[in-house]
Amino acid sequence: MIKTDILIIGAGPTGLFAVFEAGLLQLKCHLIDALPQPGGQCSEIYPKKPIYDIPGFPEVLAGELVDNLMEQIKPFQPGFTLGERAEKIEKLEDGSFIVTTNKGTQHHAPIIAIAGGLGSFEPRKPLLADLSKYEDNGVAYMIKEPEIYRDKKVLIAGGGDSALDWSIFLADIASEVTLVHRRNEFRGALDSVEKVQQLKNQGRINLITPSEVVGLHGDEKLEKVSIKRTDTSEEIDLEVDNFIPLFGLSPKLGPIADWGLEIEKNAIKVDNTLDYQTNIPGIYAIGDVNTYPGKLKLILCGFHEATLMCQSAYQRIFPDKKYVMKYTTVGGVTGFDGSKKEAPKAVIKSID
Ligand SMILES: Cc1cc2nc3c(=O)[nH]c(=O)nc-3n(C[C@H](O)[C@H](O)[C@H](O)COP(=O)(O)OP(=O)(O)OC[C@H]3O[C@@H](n4cnc5c(N)ncnc54)[C@H](O)[C@@H]3O)c2cc1C
Repeated sequence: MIKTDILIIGAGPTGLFAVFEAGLLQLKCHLIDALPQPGGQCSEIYPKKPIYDIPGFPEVLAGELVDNLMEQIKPFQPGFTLGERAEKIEKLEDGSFIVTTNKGTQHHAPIIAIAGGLGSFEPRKPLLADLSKYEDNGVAYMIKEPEIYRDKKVLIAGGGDSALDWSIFLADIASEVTLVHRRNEFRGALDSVEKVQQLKNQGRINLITPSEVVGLHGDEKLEKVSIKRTDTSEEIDLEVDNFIPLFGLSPKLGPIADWGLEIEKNAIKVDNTLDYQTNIPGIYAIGDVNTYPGKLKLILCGFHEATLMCQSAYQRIFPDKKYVMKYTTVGGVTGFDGSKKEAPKAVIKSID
């Protein structure tokens, strides 16, 4: 069981910045994210797009902003459960919560901060009979640990950046990489399309277009796929160890929608006059996932909400301590492992 002060569901920019604000108050955080990497929409949808409305940054690439946030929170040593979706919540008698992921990892905390953005990104799956039989037995929808494909025969399907970039990457470690796309044209960056073409010419990527995977075969695990040309309907079988359809991810509020929270237009209603708490005391919702009158879905607004949420969480955890936060400075903090770190901290004027 992972124990923490604030359990943050969603490691997008809002969830990451909440770690910083909580750290200033010496509260420990652990983040859960369904995606294999932190950064939410910034990492998953538009890492190379410049952002112009982050105070103090005339221009910053979304991916760089995430890198900077990760650097900023490093001294506070947050824990991460990545590639797992927060699925169930249970409220204990003392008012604390246990959150269990789809992989069964349990987390215990007095405060839950839902920073789930547009929701957990669910992979778009191909419509193939027996697909679920091979999930985790050769079929995967995202690449979490590329090393497991070393010396394997890998088939990637898709026409976007993920399919192109992973084909290029795996060409270096897999024994065979096949890229199948239903059209001859790709939607990804020109640079990546050209690189795939080069690797095809060198015999390092087997490019099959316009085609799609129409059948999966194998007793216990995936052994072979059937591929059909979309123009001539001609079919071939190909021996593979792994099939990775990369057809994009669609966001869904998902299991959080069943946690008894007040939902309005696919977002969680919060009290913005106070602290972004939901209708369940101890559960906050911050960033794109929440709604209140005048809500704006911007990174800047998520940062503000995270800040006020942490102040309120501190009061819930330490109801007898009264304080006024003044500004940040640099000082030593004790890491979760007990080590002393140089880190920013809040100058707090205690009034108790
Ligand atoms: C193309 C594009 C351009 C944009 N440009 C700008 C811009 O220039 N400036 C700006 O301010 N904003 C911009 N935005 C909006 C900005 O990206 C969002 O406001 C911001 O990402 C919200 O951050 P967040 O952390 O609240 O949510 P997200 O970034 O959506 O992150 C939420 C995370 O929660 C995870 N999650 C959700 N549910 C679960 C669950 N049950 N279990 C585990 N994990 C879960 C998701 O996997 C995700 O990683 C843009 C958005 C897009 C799509």
